[in-house]
Amino acid sequence: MTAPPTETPFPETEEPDDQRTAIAALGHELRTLVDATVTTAAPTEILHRMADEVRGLTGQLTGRRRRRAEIPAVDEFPGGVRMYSPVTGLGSPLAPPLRVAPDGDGVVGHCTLGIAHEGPPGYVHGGMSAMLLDELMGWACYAAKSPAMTVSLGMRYRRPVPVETPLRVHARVTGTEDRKAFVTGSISTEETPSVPLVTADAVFVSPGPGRARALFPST
Ligand SMILES: CCCCCCCC(=O)SCCNC(=O)CCNC(=O)[C@H](O)C(C)(C)COP(=O)(O)OP(=O)(O)OC[C@H]1O[C@@H](n2cnc3c(N)ncnc32)[C@H](O)[C@@H]1OP(=O)(O)O
Repeated sequence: MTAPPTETPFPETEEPDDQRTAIAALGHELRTLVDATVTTAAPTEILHRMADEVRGLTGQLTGRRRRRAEIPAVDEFPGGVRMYSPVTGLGSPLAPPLRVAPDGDGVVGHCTLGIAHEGPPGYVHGGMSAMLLDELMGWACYAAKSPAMTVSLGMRYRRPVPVETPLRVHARVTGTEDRKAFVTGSISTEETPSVPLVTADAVFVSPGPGRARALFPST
């Protein structure tokens, strides 16, 4: 008989830092697997065998967070580590992951996108660029002490963003008005940071206390 799934992914006795290290190691291997999957020229027989083996591995990941909007024990929300963020999360197979740091009056992010994030051949999908900028503009709001959510995001795609090329993403808050923050952002290559390939303008709104409690009951 199969044992019932455990309710939490990690026993509570495990140290968060040890959990984060393990989560990041698995995330790294999964990202490598995703990259190999979308670039492979392996024969169908190997692909079928891999699908069986991956199904077996997935079955070992028992347990599931209990409810929607539950914040994982390894995370610090708001404004801290998000292990499974699709943009910055070291544990996410979807994340580049973007590494974020303060930069003058804003924030800077560094990452390299792979073939899994391709739109036009050789170039990044426009939705990925929007996701990088949206996330980093959120970090800029947090850094400016106005944690907030995107209510509008305008993108301008000036030049295609190359895949497999180190990128630099920048964002900063340009102004605030009550609960609103006005934010700009850009993506360039690390090699030519002065040439923006994509720029964005966004409005972020900080939810009022009642709305915040309703949206994020775990905080
Ligand atoms: C640290 C890393 C974080 C990464 C986060 C990445 C960013 C994200 O992806 S966030 C996810 C995407 N965004 C969302 O899901 C937000 C959905 N929107 C909402 O839930 C709500 O609009 C919410 C909670 C933000 C604000 O609701 P609420 O508190 O009721 O505010 P509300 O009264 O409607 O609006 C406040 C002000 O903003 C203004 N506003 C609302 N929408 C817009 C808009 N699209 N453009 C301009 N202004 C707007 C309103 O006019 C109002 O202004 P004023 O007070 O002058 O009339």
